[in-house]
Amino acid sequence: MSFAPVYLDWNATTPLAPEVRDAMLPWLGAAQPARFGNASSRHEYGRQARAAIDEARARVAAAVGAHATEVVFTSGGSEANNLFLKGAAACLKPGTLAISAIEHPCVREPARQLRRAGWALHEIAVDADGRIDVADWQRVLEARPTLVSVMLANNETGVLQDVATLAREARKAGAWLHTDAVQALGKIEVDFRALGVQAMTLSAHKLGGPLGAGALVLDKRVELSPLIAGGGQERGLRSGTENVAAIVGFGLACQRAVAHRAAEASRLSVMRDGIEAALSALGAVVFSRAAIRLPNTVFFAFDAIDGETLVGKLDRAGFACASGSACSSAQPEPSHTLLAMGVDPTVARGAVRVSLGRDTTAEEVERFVATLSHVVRDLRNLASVAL
Ligand SMILES: Cc1ncc(COP(=O)(O)O)c(C=O)c1O
Repeated sequence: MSFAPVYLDWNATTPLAPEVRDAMLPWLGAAQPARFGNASSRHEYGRQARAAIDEARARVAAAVGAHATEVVFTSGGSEANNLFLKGAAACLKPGTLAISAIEHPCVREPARQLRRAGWALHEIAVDADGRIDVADWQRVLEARPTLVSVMLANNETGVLQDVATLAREARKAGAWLHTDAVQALGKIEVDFRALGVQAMTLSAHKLGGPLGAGALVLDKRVELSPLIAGGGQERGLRSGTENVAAIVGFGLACQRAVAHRAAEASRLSVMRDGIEAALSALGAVVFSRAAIRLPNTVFFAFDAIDGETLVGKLDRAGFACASGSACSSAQPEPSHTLLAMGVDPTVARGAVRVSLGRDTTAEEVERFVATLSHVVRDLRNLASVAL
């Protein structure tokens, strides 16, 4: 029998929830009655596909307190972020775009592309705990931005931003505010209306849904130019024959995640606090500890222990965690989120992220903490022998 490591990387992706998989199977032809159809076809097959998409759209909308007509299905969070930024910019004269300094690369990179196309780009500073810096935010508002994008929850630190206040102030200054809520949905309450944002990004695979499905929730007053033009699906904002199986899975995943959210949040935060207490006892620094954060995320570093090395050792000991480095280059770069928080690059190179989820048990967390203390002790011993 093969040995399955303990999965502690739920912010990277989540396993497909069994009910979600079951709902998708007929649309993959893998369960009876098998279903298929192009939702644009006018016959019964098409109508069934359309009805399945409509139901999923209503579920996604209900999960975030939006209207079904405000949900635009995409291939995931990256596409939704690109669609908002580039799509809105294409309908406006180049002006000022402000994004927080800790956004996911799928916000930062399109923002940089827009800068090359003539937009002024302001990266809003964060404080030492990873919260938007109030003074820099005021400076941004004075620069009269047209577009602002600030994530609701950070994927590395788990820090939550007060997006409702930012959206209100941005609106008064004449800007549209978009929020990337990919890491927030299913972990904290997410309400499109209460947040008062004009656009919000969601992704299915972070909440027990399939990879390759997501949505941009969009206020109808915001004009966007599509990234993909063609048959005019999704209100003309995202052409292409809909991926019915993935959309069905996404809809159900949203419904489930919201139904279990409150209970899961208290269960996970108890385990998270236990890990943090153990980390402190071992002398680790826990990033953003003073900020309001997601209940499932711990981001930490040990002095003089490289994050990649620690993650490698934990992997061999049967625990799957993430290092805080961007591995897109041969030489891993320290996390831009930590650097924006003013963390010393040598400390940032030690960063490791543990993120918990639906299947995480207290027993796994206990074993993790015990293994971590052994691994850290061994690495410290090795370092002292080398001196
Ligand atoms: C905050 C955040 N935004 C966007 C994305 C991208 O979503 P997707 O993987 O669906 O493209 C991720 C995924 O890592 C994320 O953590």
